[in-house]
Amino acid sequence: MVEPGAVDPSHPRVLLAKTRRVILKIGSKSLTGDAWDRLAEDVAAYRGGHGKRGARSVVIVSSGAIAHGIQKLGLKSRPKDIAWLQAAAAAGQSILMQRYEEAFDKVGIPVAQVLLTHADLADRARTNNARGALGALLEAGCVPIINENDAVAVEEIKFGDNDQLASMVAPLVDADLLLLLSDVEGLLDAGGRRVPLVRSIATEARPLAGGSTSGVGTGGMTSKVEAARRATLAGAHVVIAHAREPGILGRVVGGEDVGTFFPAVPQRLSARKHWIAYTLRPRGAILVDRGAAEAICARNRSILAVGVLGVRGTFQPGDAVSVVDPDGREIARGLCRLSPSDAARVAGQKREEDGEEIVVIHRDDLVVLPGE
Ligand SMILES: Nc1ncnc2c1ncn2[C@@H]1O[C@H](COP(=O)(O)OP(=O)(O)O)[C@@H](O)[C@H]1O
Ligand SMILES: N[C@@H](CCC(=O)OP(=O)(O)O)C(=O)O
Repeated sequence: MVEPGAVDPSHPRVLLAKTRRVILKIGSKSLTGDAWDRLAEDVAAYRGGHGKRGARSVVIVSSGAIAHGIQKLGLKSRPKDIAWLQAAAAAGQSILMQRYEEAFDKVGIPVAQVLLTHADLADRARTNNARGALGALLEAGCVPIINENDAVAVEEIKFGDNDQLASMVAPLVDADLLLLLSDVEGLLDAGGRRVPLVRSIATEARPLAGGSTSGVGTGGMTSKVEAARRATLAGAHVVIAHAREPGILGRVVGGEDVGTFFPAVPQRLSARKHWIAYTLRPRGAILVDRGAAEAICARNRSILAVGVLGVRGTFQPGDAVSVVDPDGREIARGLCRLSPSDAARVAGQKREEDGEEIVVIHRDDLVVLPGE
């Protein structure tokens, strides 16, 4: 029998005590009043004496630029026009940073602003630059404050929302915990009760999650659950919790039963494979026969032209594509070596004229998607 409020040593939440690198994502609706001070105190308590060159570090992914910009520019409601949304984001971002500067200054922790677009993370060289910069900031004892660079991001290069951005940053900084702070105490079931633990995202979380209702937040619970799926595959535990819970970070890593806990998968994807499957957007599709589908899923093989039935979309050699089985299910994603016309030309062909097998997607560039 475990005392109320005590940590059950057999519960998977004990895993959280080992976390060393945390991403704290905070939503627009929660960044009001003394939210910044409470975040700064939580981060300072978590890092303790371990901040500078130490064992524990924190990255913040912060929303709220547009909401603050709307107020600052005296707009009556959230603009529909993209240029006005960008203007609001630019005006609000500097307010956000001012609040972070003031709050973290009080606890003696330096902060640094990092603004990213999806196009930055879709390019391997730029991703590596971002990784280097974030690594240097953490080594210097800083807390990087990341937001989407909304002032230049148009629909095609948007992350979706900051829950997704946070899940793409997780493998970049090798985070072992993503804490999604919102205005709800976690994932709620149909009766409004908090779900404490999710082992299967497909069966236990997705059916419960809905969109955002307020007009201030962006993706709702659907987006947080999708972010949890991506981050857990990168080896990070995920907790969704209420931003107003006092001392939330310390309580989560202390194993307390707060929020909704999604344990990391035991076999994480490498950062590069995670990037191929969950940061890049598929530009087209390679349709494969049953033999090729089985070879990829069960035997970790490359996709050879002999198993290709057809090609869809317009893409360049090296772009990400979906791999689709004869039932129309997306079973994998990978980097296609050929252009669509070359892939279509060699489809079904056993070998090149010189006798070589024709690799369409090499297994090093191929990620089988979990069957959910
Ligand atoms: N099953 C659910 N459990 C909890 N919240 C849910 C659920 N389905 C939809 N939501 C909505 O998701 C919202 C949180 O997401 P969002 O509005 O995007 O917030 P944030 O700005 O914090 O990212 C909640 O306020 C709630 O209205
Ligand atoms: N980048 C936007 C936030 C986008 C977003 O995802 O918002 P939210 O759903 O409140 O986390 C901003 O700073 O206003």
